Amino acid sequence: MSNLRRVPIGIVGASGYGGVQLVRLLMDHPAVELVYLGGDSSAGKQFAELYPHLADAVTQQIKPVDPEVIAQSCEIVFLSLPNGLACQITPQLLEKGCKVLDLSADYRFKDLATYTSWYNTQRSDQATAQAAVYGLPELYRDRIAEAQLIGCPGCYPTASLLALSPLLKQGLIVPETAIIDAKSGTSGGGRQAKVNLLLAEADNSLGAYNVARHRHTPEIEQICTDLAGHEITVQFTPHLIPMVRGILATVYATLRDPGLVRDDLITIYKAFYRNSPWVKVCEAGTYPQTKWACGSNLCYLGIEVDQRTGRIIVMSAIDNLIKGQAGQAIQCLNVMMGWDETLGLPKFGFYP
Ligand SMILES: NC(=O)C1=CN([C@@H]2O[C@H](COP(=O)(O)OP(=O)(O)OC[C@H]3O[C@@H](n4cnc5c(N)ncnc54)[C@H](OP(=O)(O)O)[C@@H]3O)[C@@H](O)[C@H]2O)C=CC1
Ligand SMILES: CC(=O)N[C@@H](CCC(=O)OP(=O)(O)O)C(=O)O
Repeated sequence: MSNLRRVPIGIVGASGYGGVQLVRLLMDHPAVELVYLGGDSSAGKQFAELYPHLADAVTQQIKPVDPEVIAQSCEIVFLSLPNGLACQITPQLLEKGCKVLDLSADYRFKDLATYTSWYNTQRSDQATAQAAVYGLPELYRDRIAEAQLIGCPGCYPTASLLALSPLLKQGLIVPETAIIDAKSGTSGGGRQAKVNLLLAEADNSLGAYNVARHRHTPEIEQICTDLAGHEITVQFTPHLIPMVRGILATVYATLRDPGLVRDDLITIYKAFYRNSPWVKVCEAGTYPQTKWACGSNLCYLGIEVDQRTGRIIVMSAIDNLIKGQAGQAIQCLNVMMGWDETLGLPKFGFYP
């Protein structure tokens, strides 16, 4: 690995939560070199002014965003920006020959009409959106390997889809019975100040939000539909939980075959993910906790069957900032470049 040429990469939105995770992980990645960090209100500041604990490793200044300048020095560009901004610079970056990995929702949807109705923005770059590949390597590894543009999944869709995929792909559930009950830590809302994410608001409290209208619903449905081969709708309810990092998605669905027991399903899940180093299927009776995943790129899946109701219950735990965001984007980079899928990514969580 030490003989690998270091590929020059840039991160736009380096000052945000996704950006700093990308910096932290990529500064130790053996095959890349960080050559450009970009931002908006932070432009002109030293990156280390914002994140002093990384000062020994990162000496760059954050620059204003200019696709011409970025393309002159970078072969790969990560975009970690609020929704609606990546689509303004991606076509230019692609034209200049860069590969682009977008962490926002801009390139997750094949059908721009779905994006514009859920994200309240007008766009006309349908051709670019069509060419993008959904960045969930466990499902689309081959397409990612060939892509120039990746639309990395949202954090809730990552946890939810990894739980649902084996069931939908193999027709094991009645699809319309699927219910996703998910909880996220506050870092899911990004670094910008928001009242509901203040400690005094979020602490000692647990509540649902955007019920029956969260924008991750159509994203989850798009991929479920692709897996099942026919239109799927799901019920998705997100909750904000008083912790900083992590998502636990608990998925319920009615099994088509009431004779299936927990051990059968664990065997099916293990076979489905046998070539996926970042998914860990728990042994019978073990249910995942977000603290296992925090700091790591792993998704832990726990599986149970309630013989009484005929439902499968799948619990999926990830770190929203790693497997749910920056780590997954790096996993996609590794696949795109033909590198080992685990390169530069953390295996173990940091708690306890
Ligand atoms: N947080 C999470 O768990 C997840 C987030 N995502 C998605 O990833 C993306 C980034 O999220 P996150 O890191 O949380 O967001 P943050 O709010 O933490 O960071 C946003 C970044 O975008 C930069 N930025 C904002 N406006 C502009 C602009 N006009 N031009 C250039 N840069 C700009 C900010 O720069 P500056 O500070 O200099 O103003 C900052 O670096 C979002 O689309 C989010 O939805 C995806 C999965 C999980
Ligand atoms: C706790 C919290 O606020 N979470 C965010 C999810 C962040 C994310 O992954 O969303 P996108 O990448 O699709 O923007 C939310 O519910 O909007």
